[in-house]
Order: sequence, then C-alpha cells, then structure tokens
Amino acid sequence: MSLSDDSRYLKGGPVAQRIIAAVREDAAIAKAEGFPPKLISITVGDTDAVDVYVRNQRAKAQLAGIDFEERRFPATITAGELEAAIHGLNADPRVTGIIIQRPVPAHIPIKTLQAAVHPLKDVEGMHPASIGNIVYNQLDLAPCTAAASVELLKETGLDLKGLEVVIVGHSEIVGKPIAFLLMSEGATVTVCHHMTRSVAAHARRADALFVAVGKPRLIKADMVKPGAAVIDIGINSEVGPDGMSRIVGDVDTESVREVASWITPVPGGVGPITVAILLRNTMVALSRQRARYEATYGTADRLAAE
Ligand SMILES: NC(=O)C1=CN([C@@H]2O[C@H](COP(=O)(O)OP(=O)(O)OC[C@H]3O[C@@H](n4cnc5c(N)ncnc54)[C@H](OP(=O)(O)O)[C@@H]3O)[C@@H](O)[C@H]2O)C=CC1
Ligand SMILES: Nc1nc(=O)c2c([nH]1)NC[C@@H]1CN(c3ccc(C(=O)N[C@@H](CCC(=O)O)C(=O)O)cc3)C=[N+]21
Repeated sequence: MSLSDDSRYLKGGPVAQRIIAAVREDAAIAKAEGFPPKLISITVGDTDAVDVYVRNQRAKAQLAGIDFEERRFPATITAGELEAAIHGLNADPRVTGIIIQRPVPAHIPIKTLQAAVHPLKDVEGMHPASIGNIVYNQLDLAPCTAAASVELLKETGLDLKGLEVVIVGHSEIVGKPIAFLLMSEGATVTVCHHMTRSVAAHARRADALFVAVGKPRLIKADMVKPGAAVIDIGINSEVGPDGMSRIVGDVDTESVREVASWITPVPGGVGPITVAILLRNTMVALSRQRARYEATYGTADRLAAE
C-alpha cells in the first residue's frame, strides 16, 4: 500500500474541494445578483511561505469564481502608507475582503494593520472585534488556519466533547484561536509554548495534538500517545537530500505515523483547507455587507439604488 492510500493520513484535499464547491455556488449567485465577491491580498516584502499561500489563493479563488488581486508593497514602506492603502480598500465598495499576509517587516506593527481593516472586510478574522467574537462562541468567521485545523480533526469522527487536546504554539493567528474554537466544542484544552516545562509530557496525554511552531520534526514518536490524532500545521521550507527545496511540517511524520491513528500530511493537509476557508470567509463577509446594505438602503439591489 502506498503512503498516500494509508487511512491514517487525514488529507485536506477532499475537505477543501467540498468547501470550494459550496463557495463557487454562492459566488455565482452573488455575482448574478450584482454583488461579485473580490478578495485583495496585501504582501509586504518577500517570504517563501507567503508566496506559496498567495499562489494557492489566486488559483483557488479563480476556481471558485472570486476575483483576486494581489497588492505587493516594498519592505521599505511605512506603516502610515500601508494604513492609508487599507483605508482606501475599506472605502471601495467593489472590495469584499482584505487579507494581510504575515509576516510583515519588523518596523510595521502588524496589530495596527489588522485593526485598520474594516471588521466587515476582515476575511482572516484577525481584527480585535473578530477575535473577540470567537471568545463569545460566535464562530462563523474564524482565523482560516485555526478553522481549517479543527475541520480536519472533525474528519476523524472523534467526539470533541471532553476530548483531551494539546496545542503546541500559541500565536494569535493559529494556536490561540484553535484553543477557543475547541473550547467552544467542549474539548479540554492545554496550550504549550516555549516556556512550557515539558512539551513532551503534555503532548503524550493528548487524544488530539495540534502543532503550530515552525520547527521541522519538533514532534517525535515518543511525544505522541498511541492512537492519537496529530494535526501538523507547520509549513517549513527545507532543502532535501536531493538539493531541492520542499515543504515539511513540524511533525516527524515517518516515525509518528507508526504511533498515531491519524496524522495530517504536509503538504496536502491543513494548507489546502486554509485557502478554502479564506474563500468561504470572503462569502461570509459579503453576506454581512449585503445585510448591512439592505438595513441602510432597504434594498438588496445595489445597482438599482445607485
Ligand atoms: N498550514 C497553514 O495554513 C499555516 C501554517 N502556518 C505555519 O505554522 C507554523 C507556526 O506559525 P505561527 O503560529 O504563525 O508562528 P509564530 O512564530 O507566530 O508562533 C510560533 C509559536 O510556537 C511557540 N514555540 C516556539 N518554539 C517552541 C518550542 N520549542 N516548543 C513549544 N512551542 C514553541 C512560540 O511560543 P512563544 O511565543 O512563547 O515563543 C509561538 O507561540 C509555521 O510553520 C507557519 O508557517 C502558519 C499559518 C498558516
Ligand atoms: N495572514 C496570514 N495568514 C496565513 O494563514 C498565513 C500567512 N499570513 N502567511 C504565510 C502562512 C503560510 N500559510 C499557508 C497556507 C496554505 C498553504 C498551502 O496551500 N499549502 C499547500 C500547498 C503546498 C504547495 O503548493 O507546495 C499544502 O500544504 O498542501 C501554504 C502556506 C498561510 N499563512
């Protein structure tokens, strides 16, 4: 049996395809009704991981019928100039959603940029108001990677109520929102980070282990409970023995697959679902904007109102 046929591999492709097919239907209807969805990606400077992500965003947006436009800014741009560009996009009625690719150069405060995106156009769910909604169990517009990771865990069929979950990594964009999403599903959640005394001791207790650190092969077989589900969120670029650059996760997949009952491959796991959820969030944003528009103008037909 080839590795790709192994039922232990929790593959993201089929889940992503399902989500994109639904988005495609919604997008076609919205377009016919005079509200074509449009997603704008903002990139500042150059990063490998961002290039992969943006490339896939463009390809999948095209597949789903969502207009996609990349705005690239040089690493030398000031925070004020970027904020002005974001305010311009907020005011543009043709723009449905804005995503700011991370990381941005050190002189740019990322939090200020995320807060500058209008909450109705915040397709990444990273505005403080959006993040706050997650704490209140309002989950329909969650940060894409966190939502994607939870979606993959659900593919196992495990009952999330009372499940012992350990998350390694507590960034605002991945680890923390995963913790909130899973708490709202009834899981018992432990979050580890670089000050945790023994990541291994916590990880070994987990029925489901989420890893989002950015260190290849951080998680080895002896850190995983037999029968656990392991969700590998890491996307690391590495030069392989053949001298070619390749993408690997944070989990030592070869050894961990002997112990775990489920494991997500990298590539082909969480990544494709992240892109699909970004597109789904764009449609959620569009429907919120339309609801606001109707509340203001009393009609859903923008063209008729103009
Ligand atoms: N698949 C996808 O769709 C996505 C994948 N990614 C990938 O996920 C990974 C993490 O991304 P992101 O969350 O943005 O990264 P950050 O660098 O923002 O966060 C990394 C986290 O890991 C923690 N950490 C660092 N070293 C250790 C350690 N030895 N043991 C335990 N915890 C540690 C850090 O803790 P502390 O803050 O305390 O130092 C921090 O909370 C990266 O590989 C990234 O490329 C990211 C986004 C989307
Ligand atoms: N604001 C922001 N949000 C992010 O979520 C974010 C970000 N910035 N910066 C970069 C990282 C990285 N990231 C990826 C998402 C999907 C794939 C992806 O689609 N990967 C596929 C394809 C890999 C390939 O084509 O080689 C896979 O894993 O199978 C990759 C990388 C999101 N990130």
